[in-house]
Amino acid sequence: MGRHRGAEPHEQRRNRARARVGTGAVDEVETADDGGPAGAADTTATPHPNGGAPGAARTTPRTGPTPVHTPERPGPDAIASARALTKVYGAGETQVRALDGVDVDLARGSLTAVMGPSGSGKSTLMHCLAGLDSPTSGSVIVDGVEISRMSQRQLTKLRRTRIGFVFQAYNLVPTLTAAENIRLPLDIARKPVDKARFDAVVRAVGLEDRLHHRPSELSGGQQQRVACARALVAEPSVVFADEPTGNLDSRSAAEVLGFLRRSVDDLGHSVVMVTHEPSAAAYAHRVLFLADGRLEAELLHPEEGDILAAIGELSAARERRQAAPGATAAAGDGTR
Ligand SMILES: Nc1ncnc2c1ncn2[C@@H]1O[C@H](COP(=O)(O)OP(=O)(O)OP(=O)(O)O)[C@@H](O)[C@H]1O
Repeated sequence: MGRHRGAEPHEQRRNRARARVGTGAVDEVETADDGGPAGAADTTATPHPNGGAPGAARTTPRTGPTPVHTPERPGPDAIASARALTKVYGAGETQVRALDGVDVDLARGSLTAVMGPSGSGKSTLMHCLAGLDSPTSGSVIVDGVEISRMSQRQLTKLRRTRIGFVFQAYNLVPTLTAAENIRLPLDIARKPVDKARFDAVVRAVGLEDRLHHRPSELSGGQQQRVACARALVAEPSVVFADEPTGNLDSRSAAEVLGFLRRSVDDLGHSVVMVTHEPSAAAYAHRVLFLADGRLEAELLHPEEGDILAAIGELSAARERRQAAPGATAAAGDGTR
């Protein structure tokens, strides 16, 4: 069990949390330490929904990476879209073109994974799509609303009301219980808690018997499931998850990824996840590959083996391009 925290009144704890959260973006919440586990993991690991269990024979032909074709205008099925999205950091010799004209539609009701070498622009893309960073040029549309020219105040409201976040560091408020952490975005937005909705999300993440525990009394996987429930309880238009399993062991990672996939398949959510792990990306309906700030290719419903093969193929093609006469230096460092 975790540390005893004394008898601080609930309202006082919650008010302190509100003060820390400030603008309401969940990423601004104080980070909890990853305390000791409180009992064994309590949900069953979900196998990769796209198939491909280790050692199992393949039942479908292997699919290779294909170019991404994006229509000129986003259609009604897109929950988030970018057109000619460009983000340049710095100036002069130190200038970095983190995104270099990205055109993409992310489908509503779908789990999309974004992969690519280190420095390829994954986090920048996610931050621009989520209204956490503003593009240098180009447009971003979230759930039908153009956000790229919004003021900071409008973006804060958008993040509070329409977007859910899950980060590698669980970012739970250590003084609040799991239930209080899950309700926090609603409390901050002064929205009532829909009990049926709250119960459904808690059931889906398998945290019914952990609701009164504080983060230090939960395992890393349980803490991340609290973070997932917190991201989903307010029914956001879209959830952005940045390396959500980066701190987790493989079993806890499978639980969190299984939940994210079920939140799409069973609860109808839209999730965009940045990951380095082919095993994590294999939970997605679609995997996008970025390189040097550009969208390189995609895979639909891939197994882990398809993703590994695609990474190899894309990286070999990149090396050939870079070795070709007249090739220019890449924006990313390409170390992964
Ligand atoms: N605030 C910043 N100032 C200057 N350069 C930045 C900034 N943020 C990102 N970059 C640069 O932009 C490029 C893309 O970075 P980004 O973090 O989006 O890549 P990534 O694919 O998410 O990398 P990783 O997998 O290592 O997290 C990199 O070259 C990075 O150094």
